[in-house]
Amino acid sequence: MIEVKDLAKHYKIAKRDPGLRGAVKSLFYRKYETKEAVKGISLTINAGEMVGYIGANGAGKSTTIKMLTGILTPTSGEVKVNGIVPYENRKQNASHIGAVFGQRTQLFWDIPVRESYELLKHIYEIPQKQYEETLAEFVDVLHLEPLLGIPVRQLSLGQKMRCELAAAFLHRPKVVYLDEPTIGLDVAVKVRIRSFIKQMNARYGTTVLLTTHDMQDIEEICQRIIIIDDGRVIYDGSIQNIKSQFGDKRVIHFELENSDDFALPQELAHVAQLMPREEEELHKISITFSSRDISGAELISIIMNHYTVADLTIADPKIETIVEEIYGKGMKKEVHHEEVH
Ligand SMILES: Nc1ncnc2c1ncn2[C@@H]1O[C@H](COP(=O)(O)OP(=O)(O)OP(=O)(O)O)[C@@H](O)[C@H]1O
Repeated sequence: MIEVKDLAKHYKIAKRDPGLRGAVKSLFYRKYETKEAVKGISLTINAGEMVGYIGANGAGKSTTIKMLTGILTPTSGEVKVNGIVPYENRKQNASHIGAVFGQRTQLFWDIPVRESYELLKHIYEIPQKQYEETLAEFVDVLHLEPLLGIPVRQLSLGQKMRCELAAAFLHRPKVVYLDEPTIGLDVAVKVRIRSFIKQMNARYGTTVLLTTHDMQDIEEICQRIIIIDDGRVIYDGSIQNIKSQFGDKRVIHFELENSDDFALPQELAHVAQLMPREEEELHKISITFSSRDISGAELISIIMNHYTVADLTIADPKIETIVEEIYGKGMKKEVHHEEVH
């Protein structure tokens, strides 16, 4: 469905010397600098997959998505979406893709939402019956009824995003690109949006490429994630795999009885770390360790040999922690691939 090979995008940025002199100088001749935003990305996404495309700020996510949607022309490499080269056949490409770009709207600002949908119906030449059925379904799942008569500019962020999503899926596109669809929304709206996306995928087999900084979105929607860093793919595989590959960090929280002066026992000195404690709750301690170095059971037994433990909880590794670690660590130069098909 989506085939990308050695894709690169270099931006040419005009450079100017500082001050008035620089401004005047730049009128006569310009210096340019090249920013390599995407440095040779290859990936294949099959029909019906829901893939999380993640990376730190500035990693090159939006630039990739802009090339997939045909907004930007690559500097080099190949892109094919449903057999079409997006930037060469923008119109044809548009008929089978949908997109939501975080803060931007594709709805018409000053007219009621329902009329925006009517316009999209004409633009995409959606048959009347299909349009009515699809809209009725979306109104139901996304609770749009009270919003249909209101102009977009009067909607709250969450209301607007629900309307945006409906617009992106209205013509039953084969592929939908979602760039930060839940940014700034409250939990209830996030839940509704996630469930809508999953429903669309189950019902119409829509392929979804999702960019988000919200790892909960990823865990709930995607089976596969692609992590990019500095314009390159550094991981492509299942969430399960990343957890087992990198998620060996564990945390155990202990509540000690009558003990405010905890010190990490000697046996644990090289395999575990004590996390900073709250001044007023010194009896509550959290210890992090890697399951490669020591098992949770061993660690607990060592602590219990030295202290009286009133309570303990073992925390699961969170995908947030793992991904943060991957962004932050020197993993950047390594490529971790896993076969998922
Ligand atoms: N139009 C542009 N001209 C010049 N440089 C750009 C342009 N757009 C993006 N860049 C640069 O390219 C790099 C990648 O940007 P991009 O927007 O693709 O990142 P991103 O992964 O989507 O980040 P974020 O999570 O912040 O949205 C950044 O260093 C950015 O400053």
